[in-house]
Amino acid sequence: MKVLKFGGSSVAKPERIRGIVDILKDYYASGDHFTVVFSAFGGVTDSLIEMSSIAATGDDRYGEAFQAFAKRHQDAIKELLPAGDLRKETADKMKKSHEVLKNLLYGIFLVREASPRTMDYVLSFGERSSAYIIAQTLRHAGIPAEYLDARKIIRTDKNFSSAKVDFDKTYQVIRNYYTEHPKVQVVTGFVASAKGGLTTTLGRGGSDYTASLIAAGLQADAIEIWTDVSGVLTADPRRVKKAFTIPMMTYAEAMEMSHFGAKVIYPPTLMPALHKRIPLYIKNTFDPSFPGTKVSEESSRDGVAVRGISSINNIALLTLSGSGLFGVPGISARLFSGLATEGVNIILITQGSSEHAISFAVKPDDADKAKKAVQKAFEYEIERGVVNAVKVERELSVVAIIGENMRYQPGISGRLFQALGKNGINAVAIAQGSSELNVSVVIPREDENKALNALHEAFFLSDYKTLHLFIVGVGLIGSTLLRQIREQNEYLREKLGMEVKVVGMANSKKMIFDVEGLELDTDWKKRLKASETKADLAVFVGRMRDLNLSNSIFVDNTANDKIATYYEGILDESISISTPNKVATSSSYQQYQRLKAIAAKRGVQFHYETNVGAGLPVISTLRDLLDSGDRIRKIEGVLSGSLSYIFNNFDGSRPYDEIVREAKEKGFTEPDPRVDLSGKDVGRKILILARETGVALEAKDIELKSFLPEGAMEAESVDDFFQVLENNQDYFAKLQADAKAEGKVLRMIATLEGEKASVGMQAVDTDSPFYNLSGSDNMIVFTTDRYRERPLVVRGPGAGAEVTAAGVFAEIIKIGKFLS
Ligand SMILES: NC(=O)C1=CN([C@@H]2O[C@H](COP(=O)(O)OP(=O)(O)OC[C@H]3O[C@@H](n4cnc5c(N)ncnc54)[C@H](O)[C@@H]3O)[C@@H](O)[C@H]2O)C=CC1
Ligand SMILES: N[C@@H](CC=O)C(=O)O
Ligand code: NA
Repeated sequence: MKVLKFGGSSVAKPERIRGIVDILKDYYASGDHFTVVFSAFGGVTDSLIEMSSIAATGDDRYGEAFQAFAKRHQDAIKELLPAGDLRKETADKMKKSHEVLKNLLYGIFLVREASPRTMDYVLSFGERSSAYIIAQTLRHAGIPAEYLDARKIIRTDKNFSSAKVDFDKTYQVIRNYYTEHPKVQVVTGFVASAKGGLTTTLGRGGSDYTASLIAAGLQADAIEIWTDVSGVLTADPRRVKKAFTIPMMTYAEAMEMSHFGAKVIYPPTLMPALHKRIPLYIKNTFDPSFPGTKVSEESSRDGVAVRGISSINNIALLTLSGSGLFGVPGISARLFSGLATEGVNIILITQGSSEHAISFAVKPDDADKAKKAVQKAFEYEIERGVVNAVKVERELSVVAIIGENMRYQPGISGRLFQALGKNGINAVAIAQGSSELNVSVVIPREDENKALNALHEAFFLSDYKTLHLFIVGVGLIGSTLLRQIREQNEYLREKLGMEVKVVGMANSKKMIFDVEGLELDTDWKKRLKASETKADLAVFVGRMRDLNLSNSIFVDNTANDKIATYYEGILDESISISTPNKVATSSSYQQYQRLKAIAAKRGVQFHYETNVGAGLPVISTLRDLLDSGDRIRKIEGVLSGSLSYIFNNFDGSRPYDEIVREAKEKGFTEPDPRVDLSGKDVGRKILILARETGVALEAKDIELKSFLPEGAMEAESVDDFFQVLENNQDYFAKLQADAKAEGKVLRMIATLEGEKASVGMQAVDTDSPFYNLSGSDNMIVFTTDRYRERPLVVRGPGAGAEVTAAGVFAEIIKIGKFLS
């Protein structure tokens, strides 16, 4: 025997009922014994409440609501049953029944009062109408169905509106009734009866409970709760897009999930099922073949630690503290009886073993009442200053991980707090029941969605991690990065369990956002151009903060010097940064230090490897040397890809300015090539290397010898600058020819030795490690205590879109792994 139950949304419309008839026809054909419980048609219970309350105010417009109610049921009959005897019989019976309701409402209208007892009677018309009409429809479909008013079988006390069931009596009556009635019983959910035949109800959602009671009475093989969702999900799908159906869970876990607001199962339903060990399935009426969720004992040892994640939105946290609490027995008794007297429900309690403070969470509406109650209970101590005034914190939420097997697995709370911490979410209070069915954390309410998503990614292996990127600067490097991300996304998802979504992008003119991730196809440039939103860095950063998405990463691909001023705030919001832009790291030493300090304090990552040698591992190599205890004696390097290219290609056969233009076109120069040619870019790089080494230099401390002809740096624009280069062909030709005459080549070399850093052009011969460079090669030579005889060398292309973007991309992945 199986007990099925269909909820209000499953029977909200006649075409849906037809779908249910098909499901039940299959059951019947399979020979399974079954009985089926129905809720009122979707929305009907609310309409009954509404018409009674209108009537209770003495307003005769309750009649309109009643007419709509009666018509809705008559219309359903017409739709479900063809003209003929059965339809007539059904319509007449309904009409008669609804006459009683009409009279009842008139009574309420006259006495202007709808007591809980009257209301239970009124509400019973919802289920009594739906179950009767459906029973008739099933009969018409060839199923030997019989309508059963549950008032005949479920016995309760007279606690109207949420009556307590007399289990023994009920189970006995059910057994007898079903023995005497072998047909398919079509039962009204929610309603029951008390002594004297009074109508009672089992509480909102009580139809699930009806099914469970019948199943327990009959010792059924299974209960199937048919609803409009695909079982119990790992999290609320409106908040966590990646939530999925939990295939199986224990009764206790189902109970926890529903306590935290997973409205799939009405909690009391689980008790009869649990006592009689009857498995309970949650199935989707709109997707009947989907297995849904099975609730039984079976899953208790399947090793799944965290079954689901849930939250309670909006709570207030009250804290009672003070020396007067320490070691005094009876404190909590006083506290909680004070709250109980005021009827305050406590959601969560936590007390550290220092006994200095007790915190508890209540609904925000109860906060003031609770505060008053507690202050009254501790009036004496507060007056004497041994207990402090109660502290109230608002705008908080509780997030919880739920699972019965958590207690067998170490490291669960570690993972929980890592996921929260790395996303910059502050745990205001923590509570874990000793049953370890849930670990609850109180967090700021604004972080609730972020927390749920971060926790979901942390605990569900089948889940991939989504990185949310905010990219400013989509020029050469930025657009190359976007292409690389698009091409690599599938690999990342499959191999690294990571998905990269670009949520925001901006250039100097426009910006666009999409929380679901912007399309990175070949048309993104057009869409950015067409955007109505003007670029505004403050707005961009503000938007990133307000979206408050898990795993947010900020990427600055500009050469802009204002963006750097936003870095501090971004890091302070616990958002990691990757950037090829050297402005921040080469500005004042104080700012450089501050950025590193904030990143460390917030536990987030600040990456800028591409600042030196583009994608080459220069900064990371230096850090590895230092971290492992080596000492840097000297760093020498060719640090400019563009200058390298220029010197390697200028042999006097072509004009100098043409080669510079070529370097720019190939993407080696800075957006403004004067920054490269002047040596400023190299100066920034050696400055950064010095700082990484621990030498607190400022830009002005770098000795920089320009090799440009006079007037070049005074040029007002890039075009003028090129003009100066063009006008000085002889100058450059001579530089090159002089070097060549000595068997040398020209190199722009940066040096750091001790606290001294310099940049200048040198003519080097074959003895120099820099002699043989080609293309846009950079070469960094580290002479250290350990690499003294033969220095450590990093060499390779040190500029260009592909290698630079790849360097930034690698940092994004690194941040992604850190966030795991
Ligand atoms: N080209 C290379 O080989 C390397 C470049 N870099 C660095 O990469 C960065 C980017 O270089 P490119 O892509 O070549 O420059 P680019 O000029 O092609 O692109 C810069 C982008 O930043 C945007 N932008 C500028 N100011 C902005 C603002 N205030 N708000 C929003 N967007 C703004 C521009 O609209 C453009 O989309 C520079 O900092 C450069 O130093 C670092 C290593 C190597
Ligand atoms: N313009 C730079 C690019 C890398 O930072 C260079 O020429 O090296
Ligand atoms: Na690098």
